[in-house]
Amino acid sequence: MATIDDALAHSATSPYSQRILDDVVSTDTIEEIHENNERLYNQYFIVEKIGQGVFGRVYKAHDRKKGDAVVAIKVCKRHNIEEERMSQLRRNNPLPRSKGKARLADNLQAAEIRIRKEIAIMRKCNHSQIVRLYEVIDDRSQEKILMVMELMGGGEVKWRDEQSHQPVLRLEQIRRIFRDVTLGLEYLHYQGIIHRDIKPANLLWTADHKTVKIGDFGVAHFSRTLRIASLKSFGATEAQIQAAAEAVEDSILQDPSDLKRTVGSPVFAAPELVCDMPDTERGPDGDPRTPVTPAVDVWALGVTLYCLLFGRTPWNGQNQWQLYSLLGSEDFTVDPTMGSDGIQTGGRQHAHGDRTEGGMVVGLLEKLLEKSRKKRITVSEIKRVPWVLHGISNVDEWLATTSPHAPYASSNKSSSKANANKALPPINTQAPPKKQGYWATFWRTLVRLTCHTDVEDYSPLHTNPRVSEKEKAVK
Ligand SMILES: Nc1ncnc2c1ncn2[C@@H]1O[C@H](COP(=O)(O)OP(=O)(O)OP(=O)(O)O)[C@@H](O)[C@H]1O
Repeated sequence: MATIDDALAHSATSPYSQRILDDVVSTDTIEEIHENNERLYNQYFIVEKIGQGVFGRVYKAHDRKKGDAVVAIKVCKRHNIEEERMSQLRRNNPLPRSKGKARLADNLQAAEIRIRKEIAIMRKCNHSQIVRLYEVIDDRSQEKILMVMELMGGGEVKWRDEQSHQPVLRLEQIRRIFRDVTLGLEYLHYQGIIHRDIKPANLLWTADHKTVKIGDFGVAHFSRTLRIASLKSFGATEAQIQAAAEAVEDSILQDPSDLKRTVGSPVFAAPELVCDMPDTERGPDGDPRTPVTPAVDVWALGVTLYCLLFGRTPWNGQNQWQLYSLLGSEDFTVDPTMGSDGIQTGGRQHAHGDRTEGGMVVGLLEKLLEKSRKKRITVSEIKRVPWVLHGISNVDEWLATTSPHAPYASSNKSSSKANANKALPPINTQAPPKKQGYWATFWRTLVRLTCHTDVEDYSPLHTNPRVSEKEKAVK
């Protein structure tokens, strides 16, 4: 049996860690070593289990090649019997799809399709409010696929006290979380990605509890149509739009089979997904079976805000069907106070343009929890809502620097096909990072050359590059 030292010696010469994020369908090796109750996956030394989802376990680990930097590793299994059974059932009622699409997906089992899609979507993302994927270890001969990610040391956003069921966050904290998630969602929608599972449990704190990032892309959907529409709405040039349209090469991203399922948590599901709605509220192309648009994320963001404010969900039923029935027919109510600091809401009725804290929050909830998806506010509009902007000293500067299109707008290289689909680098408004040592620089350069992708330093001290110094003062 190989020892941990053997594995480290092997990993020093193996190319797997240099081939980061470049090719999801990989033949890389994964070596799993168990010794003295210690476990090592390649160069990653497992410290402890930090999360358990339906689809995988998440561990905290040390990266022995990078000075024991901490990472999170999600370990997923290629096969999931329950998922495969459901997939078999769905195959009896397939959605029509364009010729030549989803060939790769046809040859894979349901669980593996989902994992590959999650990876492909995370690979497209490079933003300070999105959990960053660093490396994928995918050994075809083994059952496990590993996703090495940025460690979110602060864990999930907790929204209520389990005993008293009261909110646990102050209104100012809620505003900052909401703002972070809005920026992350704006970026996702700009990239053509609909998350489909926005809820407090998928919002993760950095260790210093200053920033929240969106995680868990297990049911996210990529839409080329949305990507092009978003580029247009941000005033992209024809060349940029054309390049983006041609650049989606990953067939797993174009597989529409995930739209057949209603996914996500019922409490956070938008009415157009689960209620009997008029046809005009259905899918974007008149397809009643695919009402999956960015508006579903906005609704879930509204339910999330409500949970953080009041420590309860807006609609509650004895079962799922009762919940959906209430969702379709009843309006939401608000409690007399919000947040753990008990700020007055002033009730549901407010005069138009009421600038009290209660008036602004209730007004925002109304825009987010609008039952008609066509009338619902968009994430780019949310960024301009006074309650969200409160405390930002230079609003114009903040809007400009946080725009997901900003790097394109200011770059004349952006018309190239390669750039069009590449995850956009964050805008760095901070002082340049401290000079790296020789080996750190060597590895980073090697990774860049091998992967043709920007790899960020994942030191735990790495802070949010999009947040301006002025906004940091607010925080
Ligand atoms: N990068 C990370 N850093 C720290 N903790 C994480 C990270 N990613 C996930 N976790 C923790 O692990 C848990 C499970 O992860 P995740 O939600 O990605 O798995 P899943 O199987 O897709 O879950 P779900 O059952 O919600 O679909 C999360 O709720 C979170 O607490």
